[in-house]
Amino acid sequence: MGRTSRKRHRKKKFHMQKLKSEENDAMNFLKYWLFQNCFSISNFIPTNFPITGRGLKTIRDIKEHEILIKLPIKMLITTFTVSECDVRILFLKDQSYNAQHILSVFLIYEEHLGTSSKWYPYINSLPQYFSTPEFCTSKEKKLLPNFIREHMYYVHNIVRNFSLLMQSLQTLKKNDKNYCSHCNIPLDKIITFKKYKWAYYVVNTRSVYINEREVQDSMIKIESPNNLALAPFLDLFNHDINASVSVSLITDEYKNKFYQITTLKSFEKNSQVFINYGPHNSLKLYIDYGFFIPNNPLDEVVFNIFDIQSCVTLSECALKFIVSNKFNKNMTFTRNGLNYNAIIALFIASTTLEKDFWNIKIYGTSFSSEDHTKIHNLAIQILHLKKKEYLSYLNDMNNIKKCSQSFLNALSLIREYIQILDESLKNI
Ligand SMILES: C[S@@+](CC[C@H](N)C(=O)[O-])C[C@H]1O[C@@H](n2cnc3c(N)ncnc32)[C@H](O)[C@@H]1O
Repeated sequence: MGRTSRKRHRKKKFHMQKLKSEENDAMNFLKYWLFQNCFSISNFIPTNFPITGRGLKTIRDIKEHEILIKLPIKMLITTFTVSECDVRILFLKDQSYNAQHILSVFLIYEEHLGTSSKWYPYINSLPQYFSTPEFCTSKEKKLLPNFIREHMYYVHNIVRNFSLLMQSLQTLKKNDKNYCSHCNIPLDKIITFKKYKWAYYVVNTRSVYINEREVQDSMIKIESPNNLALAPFLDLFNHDINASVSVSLITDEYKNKFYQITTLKSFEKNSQVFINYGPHNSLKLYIDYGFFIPNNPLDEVVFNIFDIQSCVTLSECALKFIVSNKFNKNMTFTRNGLNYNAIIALFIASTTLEKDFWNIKIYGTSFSSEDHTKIHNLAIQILHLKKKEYLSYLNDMNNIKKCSQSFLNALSLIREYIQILDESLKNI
């Protein structure tokens, strides 16, 4: 190993940090509890890594196609687990619920049981804070660009889900059944919006996909797909776009079932082991998991028909052609320039050719250098417009002095989009 490489190695090691003692105790307790339940983790040490935060370090080389983890299925928390607990009274018989909601309510209830909960070692190991946009302060949320806010409310309607829960509580109250059988505290004191938000994002950021067939029937009416499960310890793996894994449910010779993850890539001793949460772009990663990875090849800056119309007057015929052929759906700037829909829409928007020639140009002969120049010029105008828009988001957002980690991530995401626009400009 050369001097520079040794230095780099030392630096890397220096940045990797042991967990704080409280967190470490929680992890040891979790490992001990899993061991008692027939699951031993000997290869991994939960560690604080720079950038990714807590993750799993391997204490030995891992070869490609090796099994990373084989968790007994009885250790997964599914809707069936919930239906067997006291908390099932919170689900009304004539109402159906989604799996994420059911698991969230379960977590709140079990968390309030403290050490009396069978799942305490797991719940005690969970993070208390998430950096998804929902965890921005209300002042910060108002400054988030619309494309983040709309996406966030569209995908995660936690206010609606929480109101369902309040309906159940009202019904229980009417029947004088709204007291916890464990501590006699009214359930509406235990289940607050703050707790619900925490539990919802535990499920959102940590649950694994499980085939619906594997979840046994329960007394609760559950909306399909019922395919979420919480997986203690296994949920400590962080995501990397270059990681590649295969997931399977296997049965051993004694008919015990396991949730197994196999890595298709190798890992060096003492490095962080990653899995892959799926082909997600940065916006999805930020909204669902509260982080993103720079230089994600799946990232693009979207523009719409109004952006085109801000730069050029579209004839009614051109507008109709673009919209009816759905070229306006998903027009983007990528790091390499324009995507296919964008090229076609900008061709239609900028050409002086008669309509009869459009299809021949698009599907037949290639564009002439004059066509390219027109597409290019219009693209640059739209790109500058988008850059101005993103810079103005940054400008407004920079007014917040002391901000949450979640808001800081939103700021970095916008900077990332500006970088994509700059790279795109070089390649259009
Ligand atoms: C399934 S958990 C992984 C374990 C988690 N880091 C912990 O401390 O418990 C998913 C969460 O880990 C974090 N995470 C995962 N991969 C990451 C990455 N590559 N960079 C930054 N944070 C990451 C995000 O907060 C995400 O919501």
